[in-house]
Amino acid sequence: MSEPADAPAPPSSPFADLAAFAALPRLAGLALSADGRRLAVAVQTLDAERKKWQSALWEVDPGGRRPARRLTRSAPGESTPTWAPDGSLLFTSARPDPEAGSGSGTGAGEDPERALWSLPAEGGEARLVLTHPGGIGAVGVAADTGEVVVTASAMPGATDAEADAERRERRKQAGVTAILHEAYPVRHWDADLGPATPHVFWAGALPADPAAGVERPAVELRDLTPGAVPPSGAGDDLHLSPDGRLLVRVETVPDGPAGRRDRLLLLETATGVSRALVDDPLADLSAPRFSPDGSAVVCVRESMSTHDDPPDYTLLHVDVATGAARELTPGFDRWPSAPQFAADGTTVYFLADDDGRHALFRVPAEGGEPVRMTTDGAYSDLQVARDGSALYALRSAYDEPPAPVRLDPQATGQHPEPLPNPGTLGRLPGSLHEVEATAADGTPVRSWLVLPEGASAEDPAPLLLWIHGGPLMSWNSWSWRWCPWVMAARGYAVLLPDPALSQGYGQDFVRRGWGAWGEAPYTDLMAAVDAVEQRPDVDETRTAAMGGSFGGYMANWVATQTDRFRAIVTHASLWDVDSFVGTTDAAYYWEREWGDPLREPKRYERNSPHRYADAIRTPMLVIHGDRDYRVPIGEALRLWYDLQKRGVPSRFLYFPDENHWVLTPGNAQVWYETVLNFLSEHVHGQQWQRPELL
Ligand SMILES: CC(=O)N[C@@H](C)C(=O)N[C@@H](C)C(=O)O
Repeated sequence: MSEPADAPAPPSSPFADLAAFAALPRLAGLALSADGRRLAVAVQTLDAERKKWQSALWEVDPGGRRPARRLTRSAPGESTPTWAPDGSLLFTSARPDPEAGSGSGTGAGEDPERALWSLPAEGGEARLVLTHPGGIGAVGVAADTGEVVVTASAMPGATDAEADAERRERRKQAGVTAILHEAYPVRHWDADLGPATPHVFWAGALPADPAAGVERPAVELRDLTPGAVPPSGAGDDLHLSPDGRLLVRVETVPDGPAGRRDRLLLLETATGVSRALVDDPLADLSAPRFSPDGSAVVCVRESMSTHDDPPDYTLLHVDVATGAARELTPGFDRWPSAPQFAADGTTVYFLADDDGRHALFRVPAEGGEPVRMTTDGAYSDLQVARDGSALYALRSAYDEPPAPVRLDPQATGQHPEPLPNPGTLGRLPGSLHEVEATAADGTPVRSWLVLPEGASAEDPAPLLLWIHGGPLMSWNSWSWRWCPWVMAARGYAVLLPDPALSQGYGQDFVRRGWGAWGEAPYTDLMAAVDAVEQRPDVDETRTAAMGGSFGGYMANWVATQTDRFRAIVTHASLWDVDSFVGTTDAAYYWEREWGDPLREPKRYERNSPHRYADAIRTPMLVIHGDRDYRVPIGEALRLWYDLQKRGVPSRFLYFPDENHWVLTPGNAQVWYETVLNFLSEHVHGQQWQRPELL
């Protein structure tokens, strides 16, 4: 937690200047080399034109001594760092191939597709390793042999890259972009499913660099999933056994007429023969990882939710030879994710939301009581040193963006030392506090509270309630998209509560809000607001509420239930739950909870904000991206019409080419600018200022 600041934010604070905020480096994707001596991390910064975020790979010294140094540089950027056992660093990039004189993708004069590149262990120039007309997606490397498997999208019926490129070209020449679907679903997040489908390709051992003047041997890709058809293509959740003989991956299979579920498939890489490893009609399986000796797989089992019950998560230990699975974390009242074996295979590490943190845990591979290893913060990208000497991860918190850290593989109560970080941040314009309220039924509701510098009884800060999405999530890690420090730099206190349905407080806490979004989740939020409004450093007369996705649903619901806020910002929000469920990219996921609207309309009738539109008095800012397939644009269009029709003071910030998020620096800045101007107008009573570029 940051110390309360004693001086106002310096004018140079990047949180007070949206252009400077957009320029702060953002870390993602950590990878440890096989010998444990090198760490690579992807760092996003603005490109030269400041029009997009560009990812480059940096090296971080696991010993913490040498400063971080940049490894790659190109306009299209580099990501997905993966070390091969020989110390070379594999990555994907859509950079042009300097040796070919044209793009590394589909043909001369076209933008290259994302290809696989390799940076030699001793440094020097990266070389292009392999391409596919559909671009390279995920990359897996066998820890002992260095053999490589990749995913790439292939056109139906194309048996090789040449045929694939030809099919793409024919559509292009004919001006055809249409997709004919024969099964549900048809979209995912912001992507159309089909006509190309992700396949898994075996690349095997990569050839060494040829001698000068000798032509580089081409890498032959062998399709391990020739039958893949939309929408059940190969996902990116794939992992090779250390000897490269087996691949474990997630396969999406039909579940009822328009449903899908995920199972685990084991595939022999030499023959392409596959068998189901875990196929559970009552659960989705994900995140498979082999044990160091390849004899077992650990994975996450998510039980399928029903009308009465939310999902529950546990870890499975699966014997590769027999497929026998046993629960590793029975009775553990948290949702484990991202499991990995320790170097000696006797322990499994995993991550889980816990009480406003995303903590690191360990459990014996034999099963037993999980032990929490970290105190504060949210961890991701866990890397296990193969000699068992250390763990590495990216760690963030609400007051610290992701940064690389080293952890002790055994210790509990850890506050890991940060490693040299290419993205160090200056001082924050305020302080972070943890607060607790009590709901009407006596349940504790905890929140993070960001206070701006100078907030005091003499000068209390206006309050902004931020509601998280999901809804099965928790406010526990740094967010560039929902950064409370941008608001704090303008003097707002920001309340980030975890109401009913949030993660990290046990199954009963989720159950309290299941199928009743307008009840406990709403009243918990109001209890959290009531409690902080008692504070002398918070001004209870100047408040606003906002949220995105489920948080947008709740912002809309709040608008229909109370006039206590001066303004409401609703981003990518659900307005008519019935129409949302039918048009989102995975209707079956939501129907498990909400039911078929024709047969079971009650939950929709009770909880859908649009039914209470007449009650809205609060000015609203509606924000939505047209490429949002998770919460389709129809929700915002109807909300906007309903507000306008009723004369509710409102504005609509529409992004024709953004998706569920806001991914370009320019749009992200006008997002913050519009929200801040809207808040200034209604919370502070200032004259509305239309952002200059809008
Ligand atoms: C499949 C699915 O919808 N998953 C949820 C995590 C999700 O995306 N929820 C949206 C609506 C949100 O972020 O709130």
